[in-house]
Amino acid sequence: MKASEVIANLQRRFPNEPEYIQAVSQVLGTIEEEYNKHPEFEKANLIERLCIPDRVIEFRVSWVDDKGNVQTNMGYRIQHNNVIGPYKGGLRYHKSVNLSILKFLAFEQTFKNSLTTLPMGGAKGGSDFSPRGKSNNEVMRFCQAFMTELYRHMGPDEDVPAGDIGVGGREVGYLFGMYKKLTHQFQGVLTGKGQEFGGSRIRPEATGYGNVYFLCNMLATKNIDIKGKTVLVSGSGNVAQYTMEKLIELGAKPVTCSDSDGYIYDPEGIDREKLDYIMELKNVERGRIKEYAEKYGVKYVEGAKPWFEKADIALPSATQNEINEEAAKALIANGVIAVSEGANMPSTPEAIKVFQDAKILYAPGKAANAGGVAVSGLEMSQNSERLKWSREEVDAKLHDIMNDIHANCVKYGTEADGYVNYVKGANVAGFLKVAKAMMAQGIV
Ligand SMILES: NC(=O)C1=CN([C@@H]2O[C@H](COP(=O)(O)OP(=O)(O)OC[C@H]3O[C@@H](n4cnc5c(N)ncnc54)[C@H](OP(=O)(O)O)[C@@H]3O)[C@@H](O)[C@H]2O)C=CC1
Ligand SMILES: O=C(O)CCC(=O)C(=O)O
Repeated sequence: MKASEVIANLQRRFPNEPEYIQAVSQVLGTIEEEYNKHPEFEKANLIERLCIPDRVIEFRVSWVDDKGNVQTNMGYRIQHNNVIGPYKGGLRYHKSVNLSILKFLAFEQTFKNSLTTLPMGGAKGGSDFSPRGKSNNEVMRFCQAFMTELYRHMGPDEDVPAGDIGVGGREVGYLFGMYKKLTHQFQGVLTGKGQEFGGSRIRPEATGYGNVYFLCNMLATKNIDIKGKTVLVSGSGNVAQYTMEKLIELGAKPVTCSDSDGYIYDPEGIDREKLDYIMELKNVERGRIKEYAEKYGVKYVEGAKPWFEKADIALPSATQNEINEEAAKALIANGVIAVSEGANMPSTPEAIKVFQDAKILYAPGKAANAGGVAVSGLEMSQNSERLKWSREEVDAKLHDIMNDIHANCVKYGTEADGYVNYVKGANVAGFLKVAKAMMAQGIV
């Protein structure tokens, strides 16, 4: 396999899908050497079958808003690969959603889910519907309309969606209610469900907690303690909130968080009380992060990202391509020692190069944020055995999984000079398991 040829070919076939091509390029560039050690992969044209999704489902979603107007959005589900388990991955509701973004996310999910050690294939879906500014009833009607098509493609052994940007506990609840109404089945077909109806303990916390556990593993390789470190966090949604919660618990100091309008900088640190305020503001009142700056009298920067502030660590937890080359250079110039990605693909290829050239600790999302889907996998297990595990039990398993992922990254990513290339480690480890399963299952 020549990575550049495969990428050029995909670019020709899918010319309007830059994020998908970006994600594929990142992976192929790092697995090429390992792939070429296996001539049987090439003979089976494994790479093309791995890059192109098994199935792309696209549909119209029509719903009625509070004024009685009929609205139309697009709905999608990308079932990327199910060789190691049922399709699994979140749903994103955001105005920017398109095929390219969902295809990149589904591709990444396949490798991420492989890394978790659990039996889950990769998928992603969503809609260009934006919950922002919508009433609860509008969100409910949209979720119900979305499910009237999606339910045909789901099942506990077929495809198990969950949340992502714009889809949290509220949306998963409405989606689950409609699935049950349509099928008459109470099944573990969605994860991130409410605690009262099959949700796993720690699932809401898992992505943020898991990222901090992964970060601690990286810091431990350099004998660095997280306690007392200042941290730049972006986003203020699910991942950012529980990232900050774990940072505070471990004695670190988050000093920023953001939303799509701007960021706040609190030099005293976001403490437990202030985080409770953010959770109420974002999860209940659905307000803007600017209100934090007004309440606590700190700096708010409109239309900007937090990467130019000084800190020890950066945990991007909002969206793709939120750290570009210029921001990465600023982070390095300001002395950042570690970047661990809570979001999916938040760093551009140029930014990643800056981090790796500077030899800082840098973890890609597919390794660092895998805790969320890992606990989703544990939710599936609990649903299958009709049991509910304790908080301590789930957290211990999450810890073990993040340790395993870290160990695999070190195993496959350590370079001759001892630097751990976590991108290569994650990609090779994730790839090998999927590739072996594909080979065993024949050309299908
Ligand atoms: N939820 C999970 O379990 C997992 C999530 N992830 C990834 O983590 C990231 C955050 O997801 P999650 O916290 O669940 O989502 P939420 O919807 O809960 O929060 C997203 C946050 O990011 C901000 N944001 C979204 N889009 C943009 C944008 N284009 N520019 C700037 N800010 C933006 C939002 O601001 P605003 O409110 O203004 O839109 C919000 O603060 C995503 O990349 C997601 O794919 C990865 C693994 C698992
Ligand atoms: O929990 C899940 O199934 C999906 C989580 C997710 O979307 C992700 O890991 O990006």
